[in-house]
Amino acid sequence: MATPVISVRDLHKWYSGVHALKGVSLDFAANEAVGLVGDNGAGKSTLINILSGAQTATDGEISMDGKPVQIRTPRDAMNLGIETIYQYNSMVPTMSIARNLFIGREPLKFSLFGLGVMDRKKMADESVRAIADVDLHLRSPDALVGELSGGQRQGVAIARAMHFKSRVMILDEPTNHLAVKETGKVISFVSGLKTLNITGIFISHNIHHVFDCCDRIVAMARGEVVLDKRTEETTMDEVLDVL
Ligand SMILES: Nc1ncnc2c1ncn2[C@@H]1O[C@H](COP(=O)(O)OP(=O)(O)OP(=O)(O)O)[C@@H](O)[C@H]1O
Repeated sequence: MATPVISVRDLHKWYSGVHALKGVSLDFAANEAVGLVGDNGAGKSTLINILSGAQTATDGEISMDGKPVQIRTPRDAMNLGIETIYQYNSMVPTMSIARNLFIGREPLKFSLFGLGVMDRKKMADESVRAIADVDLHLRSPDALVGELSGGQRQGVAIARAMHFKSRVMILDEPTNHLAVKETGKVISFVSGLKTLNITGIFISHNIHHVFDCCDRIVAMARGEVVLDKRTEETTMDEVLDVL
């Protein structure tokens, strides 16, 4: 395989007495969507929390494009182009769609001595475009995120990742609590990521959703990778057997 976009080597995580990751090594290519499955407590969230900077590993290495990187904070992950979309995603319900799209990366009209004035017009214009690009039809960039449905919020988060040209998109249980139609949208977003050269890491308890949109399935159990196969080379039964 070409140099992976992101690799982890021999990753360990201890939470006091719990050995949650026991030497996980994985490579993720630019144009693949990888489904990460496993029972409760298998270590999936721990792995993606480490990749998204929410937690740090006790031991092991992470590299991007073959070069070692340090991910100590969510900001480090963002700067490396790793965007994480959580089940209850990382948006502020009382802020507008436009503000949420630019959270932490607000364009400034000017700045003096480290203090800046946000360019609201630029945010509004760019957010209309970003949202149209993901085929989401929302009334206005000024609408509050709190007024959107679960699927529309996922759409805004995905628009944000696309707009800032994220290289890796981690989706943690994005289809939980979504209606059938919205779930279908998320699944087609995930299958479409490869055409944009975005690596997708899709975590779900719903094995059907994972098989519907992922090119590769990685199963974890008790802190270890127990199966790693192309989707066409495995079956749901085989995956369920190893969990
Ligand atoms: N903050 C924490 N403190 C202590 N132990 C933790 C913490 N977070 C996770 N663990 C433990 O680490 C192990 C792996 O948990 P993790 O949340 O990564 O699993 P998971 O595969 O994401 O499970 P789920 O599907 O239920 O979210 C479990 O034994 C869990 O109890």
